[in-house]
Amino acid sequence: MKILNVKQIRELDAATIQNEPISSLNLMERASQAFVKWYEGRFDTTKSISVFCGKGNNGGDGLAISRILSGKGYHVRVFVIEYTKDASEDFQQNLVKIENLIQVKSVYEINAMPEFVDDHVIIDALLGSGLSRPAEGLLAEVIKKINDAPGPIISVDIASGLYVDKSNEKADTIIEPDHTVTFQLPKLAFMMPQNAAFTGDWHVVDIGLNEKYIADASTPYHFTDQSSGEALVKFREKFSHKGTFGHALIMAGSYGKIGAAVLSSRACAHSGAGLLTVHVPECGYEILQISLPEAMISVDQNRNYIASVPELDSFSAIGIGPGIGQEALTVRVLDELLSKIKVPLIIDADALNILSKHPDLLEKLPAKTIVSPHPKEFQRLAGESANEYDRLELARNFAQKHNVIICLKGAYTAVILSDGDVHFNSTGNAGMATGGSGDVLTGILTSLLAQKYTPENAAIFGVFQHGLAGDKAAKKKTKTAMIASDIIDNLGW
Ligand SMILES: NC(=O)C1=CN([C@@H]2O[C@H](COP(=O)(O)OP(=O)(O)OC[C@H]3O[C@@H](n4cnc5c(N)ncnc54)[C@H](O)[C@@H]3O)[C@@H](O)[C@H]2O)[C@@H](O)CC1
Ligand SMILES: Nc1ncnc2c1ncn2[C@@H]1O[C@H](COP(=O)(O)OP(=O)(O)O)[C@@H](O)[C@H]1O
Ligand SMILES: [K+]
Repeated sequence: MKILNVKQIRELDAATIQNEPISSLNLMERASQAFVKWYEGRFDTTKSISVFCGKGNNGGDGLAISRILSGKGYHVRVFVIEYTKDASEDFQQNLVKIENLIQVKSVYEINAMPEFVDDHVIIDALLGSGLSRPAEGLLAEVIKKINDAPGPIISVDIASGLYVDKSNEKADTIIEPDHTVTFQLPKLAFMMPQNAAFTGDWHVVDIGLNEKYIADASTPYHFTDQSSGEALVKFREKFSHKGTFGHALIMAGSYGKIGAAVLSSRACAHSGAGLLTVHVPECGYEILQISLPEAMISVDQNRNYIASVPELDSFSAIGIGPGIGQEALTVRVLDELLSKIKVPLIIDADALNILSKHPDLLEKLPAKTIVSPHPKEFQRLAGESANEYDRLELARNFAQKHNVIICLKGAYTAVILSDGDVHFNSTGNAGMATGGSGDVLTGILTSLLAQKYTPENAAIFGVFQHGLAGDKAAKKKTKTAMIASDIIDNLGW
């Protein structure tokens, strides 16, 4: 699924109006119907509704939604916030359509706002994708008042005051909805942790916008939803054998952190690799052998941390990093590995921290190496950013400059390809914010690389499956009780 910028969204609306063809008023009606269909599935007519409308097309949606909901037996109060004399054409037409049906109250100053005594539902249709500057004056006062109300808030298309595709300032006044019901495509703003309070749970409703325009639109931003994630799976052929699925090598663990080696290795084995060898310091030998009899163990000559690179000839992909520490000899191992490696590579955790401290090693990264930092590791690697939009730009530049693939982990993990394209992941949950979840991802990615998934597909699909397994784990155990091993136990496709 593509994520488009504001200019493209406007062009998409225009392309739909021109090519279908459909009048913009009827398109607004269709969008409002789609909103109402979503609404009916959530709230019955026992809850009263207050709809707050601006005077652009988002406000026009608000008026049409009010009319349709009222026709379906909901008790609806409608308020138009008079922050300007100008109103869009479709807003004016919808005002005419509603006037004989429901009383519309004009709000010229904040004292004319209703008191919210009970927890009825608030629909926010003040400003949509047309936001061109921060909300101020009466609009800002109204937004603050709505945010203080007890009932649930549902934003039409996007929370009023939130930019679709660029960062707001911290001081901006923005609606804090419980739900956002957005039209046709997810918005870049929804992917940013800094906007968590301004999106709530968001839902995309289909309003039949022009498919050709979407297919042709050029954008670096994509969203890996269920169908685009599942489309990447490589099915196992009937006559395949373990040689078909590659031989993965995982280099992980140090004294006290052998668990990281166990988790990444188990995840690798459970993600389809034909064969798996785990290279661990001597102290990890028995632990690994017992916890994962399916793996072969390559034992380092050093007792407590990895100090040598094993013979690499037989491996089809390598993952390094979980729990390896940053001893001087381990730094040398990473250096030597980067010089010798001829197969796809994934670098995580301590191996990333080593890269941060030895930036000269960055120059040695083979093309299309996958790196999987969490935000802190990325900051160590690439430096600070003023906000998350800048961080994403920094990551896109970093991926292009070093010709690597970055999995920038977190909610909506951003998989950034070496051409700068970004694929936000749809799966996963806050239950995965628990020690070892990242090690599990390293194992999955190593496994997929060994099975000859392209590095791009390995990263997008691996992150998707990791989150999906996390979602299944959370369902069975709850987000609180689940641990990283539960993610492994729910792998499988
Ligand atoms: N045919 C279409 O174009 C469709 C548009 N739709 C709705 O239209 C919305 C976009 O509508 P508009 O482009 O009219 O824009 P908005 O309704 O978001 O904004 C209205 C106007 O307010 C002005 N404005 C921007 N920021 C302001 C601020 N901080 N204070 C005061 N005024 C401000 C702008 O000049 C803009 O024209 C979408 O979010 C969606 O809800 C939907 O009805 C689907 C179809
Ligand atoms: N709130 C969240 N929503 C979705 N996924 C999350 C969330 N928090 C963490 N995760 C996922 O869990 C993993 C945590 O990785 P990482 O921070 O490296 O943990 P660790 O170092 O403990 O293994 C990442 O894949 C990340 O995307
Ligand atoms: K809105």
